[in-house]
Amino acid sequence: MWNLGCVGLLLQDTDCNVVNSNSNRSKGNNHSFGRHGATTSVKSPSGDPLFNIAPSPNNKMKSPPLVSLEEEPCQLNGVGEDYVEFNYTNNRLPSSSSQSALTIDAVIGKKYPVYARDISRGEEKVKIPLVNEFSSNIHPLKLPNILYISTNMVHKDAHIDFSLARLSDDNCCSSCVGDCLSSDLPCGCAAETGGEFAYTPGGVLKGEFLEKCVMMNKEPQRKHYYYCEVCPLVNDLSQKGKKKVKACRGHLTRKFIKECWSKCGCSKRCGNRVVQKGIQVPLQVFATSEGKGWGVRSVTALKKGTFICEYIGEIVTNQELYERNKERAAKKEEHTYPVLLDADWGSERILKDEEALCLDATEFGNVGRFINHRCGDSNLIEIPVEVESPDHHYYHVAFFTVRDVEAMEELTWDYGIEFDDIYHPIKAFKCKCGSKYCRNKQKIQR
Ligand SMILES: C[S@@+](CC[C@H](N)C(=O)[O-])C[C@H]1O[C@@H](n2cnc3c(N)ncnc32)[C@H](O)[C@@H]1O
Repeated sequence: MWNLGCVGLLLQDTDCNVVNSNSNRSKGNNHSFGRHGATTSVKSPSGDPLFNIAPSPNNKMKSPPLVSLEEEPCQLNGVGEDYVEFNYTNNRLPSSSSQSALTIDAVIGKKYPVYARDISRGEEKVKIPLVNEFSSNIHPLKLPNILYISTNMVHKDAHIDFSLARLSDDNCCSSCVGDCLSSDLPCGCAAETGGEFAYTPGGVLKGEFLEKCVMMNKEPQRKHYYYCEVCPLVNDLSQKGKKKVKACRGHLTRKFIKECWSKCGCSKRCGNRVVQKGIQVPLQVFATSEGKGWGVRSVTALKKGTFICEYIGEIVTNQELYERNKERAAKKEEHTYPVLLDADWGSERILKDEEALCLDATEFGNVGRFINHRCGDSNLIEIPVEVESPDHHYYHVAFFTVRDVEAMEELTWDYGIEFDDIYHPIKAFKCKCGSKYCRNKQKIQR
């Protein structure tokens, strides 16, 4: 798998092999994008997982329909043009075989095909439409078949050691009141970001903090890497004991944001709570014109440092992901959606390889799973955010803009893939990012 940075997004490829970019844990047959991510299993004080996805008897989960006919028609915020809605049959999105009916050719003028009014089914505060401006003959696209979730959910075997009791006074600001950002001295929650809050009162990331995060991604120094003894990203763990152990190539340790939370005394409206408030910008999932599949854009212009969304998925163990990948490889699935949650690195304790966690958004996920890759100059960065847990075993993978973004511009992040990495057991996808920094330039045949 390719590992996406400190907060990792793992996308499996069709061969189901693990591709390690510049840092990561991977197992056998996964593809992960990005550098590193961390996941936690969220547990109630009794120790039971708070969010648990019960597997069906054959351990495979069925995805319910994306849209419900009871919903009000959604507005395409800000587009201001006519649009066409298509009839759904049996309360489901039309299958890809009937997709030919859903083409821009079928409508007159500037009408706008809307495949789904709100793919989040009301899970998000904003509606997220799914649109396709292109003829399906030119850009045939399978309709996504996922259950939209807005919170990470724990698969049965994933263990997240998370409880209120683990939050000591040092890990929250119980004596604060109101808005921590307006107090004279930053509270303890700012310690993670060097004693200064990461956010401005306007709710965006401070420029200096953002620049540091970008620089760490672009030009990581040696001191930013952690090297593990038996690296699951370069070793097939199922072969442990049988094969020679390959050396870890290093895992990028990242800057974290620590947000105030329920055990803090401040208000729910405190300015140090941004990611936990959820998506605020009017996002659309749209058909890309370059053949990258679906992508994500905002209908309005965005300021630098704006929170976009989290990468949400099922929290699964590395072992579970390995098993799933084997099945997906057999089915030759085109796009895959796992992100490595690098629970190990920088954590309080050393985890067993089997306990390492990933976010798999293949069947359960949010809009973050539709964000495409761009080499070098993407307009988003993924930053790990601590909310409920004091260690870095579990954290949220949050996307922020690294510059001002125009309305309807595609939102992208750099998965951290090294396309020419001959040591990777799998071939990555052919990159169509169009960036002048594209690391896959030589290999593209358009
Ligand atoms: C996390 S998904 C992104 C959403 C995906 N486009 C879809 O339609 O669901 C990652 C997959 O999107 C495609 N993709 C993402 N970025 C790409 C790029 N720059 N060039 C070509 N394909 C890309 C690849 O198939 C990759 O496996």
